[in-house]
Amino acid sequence: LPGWRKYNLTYRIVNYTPDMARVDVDEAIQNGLEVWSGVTPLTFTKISKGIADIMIAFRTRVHGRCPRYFDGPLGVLGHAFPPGLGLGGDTHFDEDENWTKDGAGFNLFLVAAHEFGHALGLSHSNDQTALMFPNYVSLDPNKYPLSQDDINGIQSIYG
Ligand SMILES: CC(C)C[C@H](C(=O)NO)C(=O)N[C@@H](CC(N)=O)C(=O)NCc1cccc(N)c1
Ligand SMILES: [Ca+2]
Ligand SMILES: [Zn+2]
Repeated sequence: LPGWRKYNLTYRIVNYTPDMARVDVDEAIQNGLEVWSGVTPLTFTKISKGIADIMIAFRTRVHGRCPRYFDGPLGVLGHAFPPGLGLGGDTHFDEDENWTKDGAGFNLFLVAAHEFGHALGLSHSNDQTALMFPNYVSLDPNKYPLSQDDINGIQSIYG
């Protein structure tokens, strides 16, 4: 099954990037999740210790027991694992990027919203307007990021 078998999910921000104020990271992550909860029955609850469904961390290169590695500045910006136990749902951001709350560097909210699409079961889309399109096109972070393709995709899993 491609999605989570429960609608009430927990998340934990395990560490914070020094690029941004903590409150701005919290806000970017919360908004990135709310993009998806706004079009599904999913809810997201933040916990500050223990194991959450979606463990969020900023990492570089080879990190922990993660089977995927980061590549330094640019290139890969993040990765997230599809729904499941353990690593499932976990979302990592490449700390070698310049994370921002505005248009400079890479906008954390936009990348997070994309990665959470994967954490909820979506794969990449070939629709150039889709948030799940493979490449980060510098979308306006104030513009609603979901395309109809994204909404159709997520609602086919959690409709
Ligand atoms: C093969 C994957 C591990 C690539 C990785 C990705 O898709 N993560 O979800 C990634 O960071 N892709 C870059 C593009 C690339 N350099 O391959 C990206 O910008 N993904 C995040 C993103 C953010 C916002 C919008 C979109 N469309 C994509
Ligand atoms: Ca990188
Ligand atoms: Zn992706």
